[in-house]
Formats: sequence, C-alpha cells, structure tokens
Amino acid sequence: MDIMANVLLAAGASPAMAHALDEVQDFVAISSALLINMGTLSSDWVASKKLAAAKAVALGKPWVLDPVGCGATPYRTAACLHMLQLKPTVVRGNASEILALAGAAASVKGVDSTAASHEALDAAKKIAQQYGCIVAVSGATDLVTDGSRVVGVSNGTALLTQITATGCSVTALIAAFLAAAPEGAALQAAAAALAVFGLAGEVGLANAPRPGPGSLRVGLLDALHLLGEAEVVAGVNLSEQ
Ligand SMILES: Nc1ncnc2c1ncn2[C@@H]1O[C@H](COP(=O)(O)OP(=O)(O)O)[C@@H](O)[C@H]1O
Ligand SMILES: Cc1ncsc1CCOP(=O)(O)O
Ligand SMILES: [Mg+2]
Repeated sequence: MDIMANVLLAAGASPAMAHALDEVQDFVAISSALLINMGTLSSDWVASKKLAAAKAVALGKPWVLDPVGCGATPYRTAACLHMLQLKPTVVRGNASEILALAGAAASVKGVDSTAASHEALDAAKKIAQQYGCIVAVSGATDLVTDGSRVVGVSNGTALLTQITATGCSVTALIAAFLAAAPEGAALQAAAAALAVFGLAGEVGLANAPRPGPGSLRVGLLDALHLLGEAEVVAGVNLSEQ
C-alpha cells in the first residue's frame, strides 16, 4: 500500500486505500476510478472487493483488477475468477497470473512470474475477448490487448522485479490514467501508464546513487514526480505488435 499510494501521489493522482465493508461503496462513489488488488486476502476483504467492483460498474466508473498471485492457491484463483465476472475495465498481471486467470497450465511461484509476457499473450487475448476488457501482461516487454489489437511497451528495467509491489503500483497507475482518459481509450491509457512507469524506472535507475532495489525505489518515485512531457514523449517505447 505504501509504494502504491506514493507512486500515485508522485504521478499527480489522489489515492485512498480503503477496504472496510461498511465504507467501500461510499469511497467508490467519490472516486474517479477503482483499483482492486488481490494481494492480501481474507474473507471480509474479498467481500469488500466484490461490493466495490459492483458499485463501480453500477456508477459507470472504470475499474482495474490486479490478480496478484492468481494460480498460487485455489482460494486466490477462485477469488480472482469471481472478480473477473464483475467486468473490470482493465486487468493487469504478470504472465503467470494471466495464464492462470485464463485457465491455462501455468507454473506459479507465489506472486512472482515464472513466464515471459509473450507466453501469456494468447491467454490475455482470450480473457479480453471473453470478458470485454483490456488485458495487460507485464514483463520485459509489456503487452496490452483488447483481444485483437496488441500494443507492446518496452520501457523499464529488470531491477523493478526486485522491489515488491511494482506490479501492483503500475496497475494503480493504470487506474489513475483511466480516470483521466476519455471513455473508450482504456487500451491507450493502460499502455501509456505502463510506458511512463517503465520510463520512470529507467530514469530512476540512471539517477540512483547505487544500482540496487532500495535506491531504485526512491529513484522511481522521484522520476515519476519530476518527469516532464518532453522527457516522456522522447522516452516512451510503444509499438503496435
Ligand atoms: N525484465 C524486465 N525488464 C524491464 N522491465 C520489467 C522487466 N520485468 C518487469 N518489468 C517491469 O516491472 C514492472 C512490474 O512488472 P512485473 O514484475 O511483471 O509485475 P509483478 O510485480 O506483478 O510480478 C512493470 O512495469 C514491468 O514492465
Ligand atoms: C509480496 C506480496 N504478498 C502479497 S501481495 C505482495 C506484493 C506483490 O506485488 P507485485 O505483484 O507487484 O509483485
Ligand atoms: Mg503482481
């Protein structure tokens, strides 16, 4: 929650982390977008997530699902699949998570991926087509699809995988970009958020005093805060696949 909220603040968004069953619907009502992160589960948290997502759909607000650790345990997989039925606008996961979400044979290592993004592209397209959503698979090259179009994002650094919740944070950034994007531009918003986050990782690493995860964590937040339009336009690496 710490790095997710700080990433959002650094990018100019206004995060609120809420999970109380009695409160989530009211929070959705005053939000521009909802992020549901499956990272830490309990039965009442799962109930809150379902309520919040249903409220976002009822109010016509965009919502994003991060199926953290999908495939790691039967409980987690079932909870992620239930959330998918509630029609997220965007799903962002690592390759193992997207493979598991699509019901494909996936080797799973807790919340980390054991597969490359391209190995989960067919799974991502299948989910996108079946649920009418945008699916983003993160990795060395992030792949974003609506089920037919595929956009590749080649920003970032492998050291991002050594900081916990960078995937969670980029999913949160996708929610923030969705909040600011015109309706119907969810694919573009997701790809842009992944590109800006990856670029901030590159800039953060270049400016870090030492090339380690602790320094990168700080450098990433600073870069997100300091990146200007010209640097973003020059640095993002997006391509239609
Ligand atoms: N090998 C890599 N090279 C560059 N960027 C990467 C690499 N692996 C992951 N990333 C980036 O790190 C962030 C987190 O992605 P990932 O590690 O796949 O998610 P998760 O933390 O959910 O497993 C994303 O912005 C992704 O683009
Ligand atoms: C370590 C851990 N355990 C439950 S959620 C979480 C963070 C996962 O973050 P990410 O999906 O970005 O690796
Ligand atoms: Mg993750």
